[in-house]
Amino acid sequence: MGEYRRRGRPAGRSGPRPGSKPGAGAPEAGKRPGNRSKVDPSRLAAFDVLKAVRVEDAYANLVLPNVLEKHDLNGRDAAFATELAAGAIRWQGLYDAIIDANLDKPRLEAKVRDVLRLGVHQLLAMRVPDHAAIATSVELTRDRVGTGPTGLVNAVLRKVAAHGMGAWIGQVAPDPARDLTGHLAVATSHPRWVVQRLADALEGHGRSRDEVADLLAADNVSPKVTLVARPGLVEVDELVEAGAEATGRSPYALTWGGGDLSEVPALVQGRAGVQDEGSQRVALAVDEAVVEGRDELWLDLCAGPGGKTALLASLAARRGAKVVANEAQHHRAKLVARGVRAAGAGMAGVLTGDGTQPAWAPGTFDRVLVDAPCSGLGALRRRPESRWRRTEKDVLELVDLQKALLRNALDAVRPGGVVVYATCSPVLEETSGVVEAILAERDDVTEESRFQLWPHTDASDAMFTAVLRRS
Ligand SMILES: C[S@@+](CC[C@H](N)C(=O)[O-])C[C@H]1O[C@@H](n2cnc3c(N)ncnc32)[C@H](O)[C@@H]1O
Repeated sequence: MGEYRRRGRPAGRSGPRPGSKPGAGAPEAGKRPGNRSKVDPSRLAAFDVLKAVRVEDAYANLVLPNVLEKHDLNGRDAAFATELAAGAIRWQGLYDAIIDANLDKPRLEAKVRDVLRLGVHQLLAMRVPDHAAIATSVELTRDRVGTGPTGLVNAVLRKVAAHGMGAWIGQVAPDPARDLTGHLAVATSHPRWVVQRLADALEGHGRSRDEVADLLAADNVSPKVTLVARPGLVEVDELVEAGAEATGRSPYALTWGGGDLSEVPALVQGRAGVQDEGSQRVALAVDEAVVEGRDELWLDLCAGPGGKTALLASLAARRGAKVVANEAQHHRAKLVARGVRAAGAGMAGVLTGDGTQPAWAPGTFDRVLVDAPCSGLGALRRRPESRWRRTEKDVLELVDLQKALLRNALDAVRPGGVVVYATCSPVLEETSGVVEAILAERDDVTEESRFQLWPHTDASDAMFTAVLRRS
């Protein structure tokens, strides 16, 4: 996602922000000569992303590159469209409450709501002058919906522009003294059940529930791009010379401040990759576990799209071991095969298969990673739409699959070998709940360590990791 900076506005202010020029940071309507639409391409692109997410269940960060290309956007315009789309999707819970508070009738056509969400984001969270945000939203309505709702869009956005974000939160969110969860849900734009589950997770993993406000705030900030220097394939210094900065927390992690990654040879060649630092820590936990005796064959049970497999393969190669990558979905298995091309020395092969129906004999592997399919509630900052897609029921339905995969991983490892169970979710049922259920049903497994990372304190996704040993 773009690094376009979001700015809150003081409560009760309206009109252009101090120091902002009319249209600063914001493409003006009708900017491009020859463009038949009077709406600038950045706003059309953002609208197209919201539509794809709503109608096709698309992932915003996957459709964005194609949409930006279709509208011929790059540089500042692409950053504007990216922030506009991601912000409007991420903040839709709060924005819908504000929009609804300004409607005479509660029903609104979905396309009109999309235009309004984009307009509200420009008014309350981007440096777009009110007149530009409102006029371009009216034009966008005319272009993408028709003339009918232009008056409504104009009227709603004028009312929204009369106050800043803080004042609107004060008006539409429940009183925190009476309903703190409800207040945080609206004020930070998360479903109420997610706020509850994340607070429970903080407490269950030994933190304070009070940290949940910081955690929710961290979910609303697009993370910096993090790179991994795959050991044995590239030196960290080569990436530093290309403009990256070592994080200092993990030996292979660097942040990327901007610039075209496709011009960094190590990335193009797969010697380095884009990977959250928490994901790197999971792969390192597999490598760092002490294994006595044979250490030749590792299994990555749920490998697609393959970020951890590539790091595991480069780590395994240094020990003279090889990794088998398994993935249930064929198209994701193909992504794994493509992603590990530079780390071939550490790869034994890529399989497409259900990890609960193993294609290998028991005790085949020395180390196994189960990076289980999960709710992804630890990676909300990366996927603006995912908080609105998941339901509490989906989360609980995954738990049976997670347990089945962990059981099979424990059967696949030899006695004395290790299994690392990981999720990009801190939700208790998916993390400690799964591990403790399996420990309770087997007497041949001991837990050696576990850690839970958090976006607000570790600058990583909320990855959970438990290291188990088969005795
Ligand atoms: C959290 S993702 C893994 C991410 C991956 N380790 C990486 O770092 O790129 C979980 C993966 O498990 C796969 N999966 C789901 N059910 C599975 C099953 N029964 N057996 C094997 N893989 C499964 C999903 O398709 C998904 O690709």
